[in-house]
Amino acid sequence: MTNKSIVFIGFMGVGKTTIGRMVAEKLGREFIDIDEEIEKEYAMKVSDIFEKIGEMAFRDKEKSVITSLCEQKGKVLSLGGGAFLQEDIRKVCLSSSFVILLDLSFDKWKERLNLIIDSRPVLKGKSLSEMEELFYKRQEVYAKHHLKVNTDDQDPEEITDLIIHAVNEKV
Ligand SMILES: Nc1ncnc2c1ncn2[C@@H]1O[C@H](COP(=O)(O)OP(=O)(O)O)[C@@H](O)[C@H]1O
Ligand SMILES: O=C(O)C1=C[C@@H](OP(=O)(O)O)[C@@H](O)[C@H](O)C1
Ligand SMILES: [Mg+2]
Repeated sequence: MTNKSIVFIGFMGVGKTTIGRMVAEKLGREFIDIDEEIEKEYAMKVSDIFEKIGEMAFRDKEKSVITSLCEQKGKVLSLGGGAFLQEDIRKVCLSSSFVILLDLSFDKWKERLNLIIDSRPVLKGKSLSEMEELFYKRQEVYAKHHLKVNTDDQDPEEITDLIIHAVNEKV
């Protein structure tokens, strides 16, 4: 295994923060959740940043934090689900790091909606069919990655073990 950083991408709620933290722990690497970094910088929750400062400022900060962290090696980074909307972020991650897409079917995602609805401002005020549309539209920006892991019907421990096995072989 090389010292490349591992970057988790995928739609909101697929488990990037949960799995990223567990993978980092098992590999003995530092874990950084980009949303948590931004929350620390603003001393505010993501939903408050969206409401009080605006999504544009959040997206700018997302780009600068990710760009500077991608210059370092040997870490595990979990991105927010919207980060890959920015081409610059896609480029910097795909060229510097091993990018893992966590995939989940929309049917399974729906079952998890109650866990995330209050803390994801992008979902606020959307109907289920609008969320479904966003879910499928967003898959386009996740198309380029180095590994895709389907997480339907698997608990975080199983997903973590599978990823550890894969990165030991491929990274
Ligand atoms: N494999 C899984 N099975 C069941 N629940 C999960 C799984 N992975 C994550 N979760 C739960 O789903 C919610 C969203 O997970 P999170 O890691 O915050 O996702 P993301 O960072 O992709 O938005 C959390 O409540 C988490 O405990
Ligand atoms: O998809 C998005 O646009 C967002 C995803 C969130 O992160 P998670 O994917 O970790 O939920 C967070 O960055 C913010 O609420 C915006
Ligand atoms: Mg997250």
